Order: sequence, then C-alpha cells, then structure tokens
Amino acid sequence: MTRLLFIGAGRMGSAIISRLITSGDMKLDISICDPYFSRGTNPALDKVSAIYPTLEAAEIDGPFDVIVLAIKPQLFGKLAHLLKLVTTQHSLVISVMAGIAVDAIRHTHDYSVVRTMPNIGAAHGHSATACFAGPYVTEAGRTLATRIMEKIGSVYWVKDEELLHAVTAVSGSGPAYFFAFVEALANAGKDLGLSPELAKNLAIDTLQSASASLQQMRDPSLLRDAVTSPSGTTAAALAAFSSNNDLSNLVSRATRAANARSIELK
Ligand SMILES: NC(=O)C1=CN([C@@H]2O[C@H](COP(=O)(O)OP(=O)(O)OC[C@H]3O[C@@H](n4cnc5c(N)ncnc54)[C@H](O)[C@@H]3O)[C@@H](O)[C@H]2O)C=CC1
Ligand SMILES: O=C(O)[C@@H]1CCC=N1
Repeated sequence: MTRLLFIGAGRMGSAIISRLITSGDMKLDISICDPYFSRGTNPALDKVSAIYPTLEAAEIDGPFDVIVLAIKPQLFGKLAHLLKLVTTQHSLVISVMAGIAVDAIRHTHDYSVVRTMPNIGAAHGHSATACFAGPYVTEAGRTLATRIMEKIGSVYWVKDEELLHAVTAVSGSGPAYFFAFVEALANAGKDLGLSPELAKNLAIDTLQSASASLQQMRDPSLLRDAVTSPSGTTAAALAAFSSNNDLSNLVSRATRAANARSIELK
C-alpha cells in the first residue's frame, strides 16, 4: 500500500485525488492536509483515510511515501520547513505548483522531487501534464509519478527544469486562452445579431468540434486547410487573424508574459 498525503485539496489537488480514487487500480492510502477542506462536497473525496488541518496536527500519521504539493506557490515558503514532519529521505514529493523550483522544494530536506505542470482538464481526465524529475529521483519514482499523473490525462517529461516555465505558458495556463477565445467568439456572434445564449452555445460547441477533430487527426494545419474553401468565408476570417501576423504576435506576447510570471514565482 502506497501512502499519499495531498497538501492542498482545492481544484487541482481534489481533481487528482478524485481520479485516483475512482480509477481504483492502484493500492493507495490517501490523506489530505488542508485547513479549509471538509467532507461532503465530492463522494470520491470522502473515501480518503484522513483529513488534517495542518502539517503540525498532533494526530498526523506520517511519514508518507508520496506527498503531493497542490497549494498556491505563494504559500509554499511558509510550509517548506514543515515537510520534514511527514517525509523521510525515501519519500517522493510531487509538486503541481507553478514556478517553484526543485531546489526550493527540497529545501534542506533530502527527499526526491518531481515537478509537474498539469492543467484544469485534470478533473475530467483531460489534463496535458509535463513533468521534470529532480536529482535522486529513481526509475521507480518516475514510474510512480507517471502512473499518478496519467490518471488525469496525458503525461510528458522534460529534461530541463527551465522548460517548465514554457510548459506552464502553453498548457498550464493554456485552457484559459481557449476560454477567453470562446468568450470573444460568443461576443462577436452577438454583435452579428445572434442571441447571447445561442452565440455562447455555438461558440462552446464549436470548440468541442475543433477539439474532437484535433484528437482524431493531430494536425492543426491540415484541419485548418480542410475547413478553408478557396476564397470562402473561413479564408476571409483567417486573413484578419494573419494580417500583420496579428494572431501569432498576440499569442507570442501572451505566452511570453506567462513564461516571465512563472520565472518570477521561483
Ligand atoms: N488551477 C489550475 O488550472 C492549475 C493550477 N496549478 C497549480 O496548482 C496549485 C493549486 O492551485 P489550485 O488547485 O487551482 O488552487 P486552489 O486555491 O483551488 O487550491 C489550493 C488549496 O490549498 C489549500 N490551502 C490553503 N492553505 C493551506 C495550508 N496551510 N495547508 C494546506 N492546504 C492549504 C486551500 O484550502 C485550497 O483548497 C497552484 O500551485 C497552481 O500553480 C497548476 C496547473 C493548473
Ligand atoms: O495561473 C496560474 O498561476 C496557474 C498555473 C497554471 C494555471 N494556473
């Protein structure tokens, strides 16, 4: 039985716990440390073994084999020194926190650390997650981290920790870009005379159509060509996106801003 402690069970922590529990094919004993978590919000989460309000709780039953850090990066500095209470040198710490480097997570302790960057699709098993293994992570540790993160979607590994900033800018924050685009498309549809409700539904379902096509044929350029009739309506719209390289420049500026912010969180 592998003993896991989730520090933080908000959006990301609870998505991972819930997918681990509902898939049920790993022998796991899961506990939560989160001062604001209470039972009764999600039936899968109610199956955890224990809920602790703090890492210093007298009843905490450590050490744990795996600690998942799913708190806000800004909080980590206050908790780092307490990790010694729930870990040994054999523990594997898996972080989903944006920005915080392996060295900072190891602090003065000697557990091994895998940093990951999932996304909000985790709740439905559709995260795109990239991982980086810090020093001393064994092959068994990598395999365990992969098995855990695969429960929430696809898993990729990067060899250079610095690349996690770019990963965060592309796939960690990425879902929000598509949500913002759907909002903009719905607003544009409204301006063209559609009711707000119809414009929103068409925009949302269109993202679903595009996503399903991309999953089947993983080639966005080919798919774009397939929609674009010569001199047709799509060509007219895409010409506006590409005039002065507007869309590329905008996406490049946005991802550079996210990348820079991730570096600041270090
Ligand atoms: N939301 C997203 O789409 C993504 C978030 N992340 C990362 O995941 C981490 C968590 O983000 P979310 O789940 O969105 O935030 P959240 O705010 O939903 O969850 C944070 C949890 O930490 C808990 N918490 C607060 N103080 C605590 C303490 N002293 N000890 C233990 N737990 C405490 C809160 O009660 C809350 O449940 C962040 O570091 C973020 O960078 C990574 C990828 C995507
Ligand atoms: O916005 C953030 O900082 C986190 C990391 C990636 C998605 N949400």
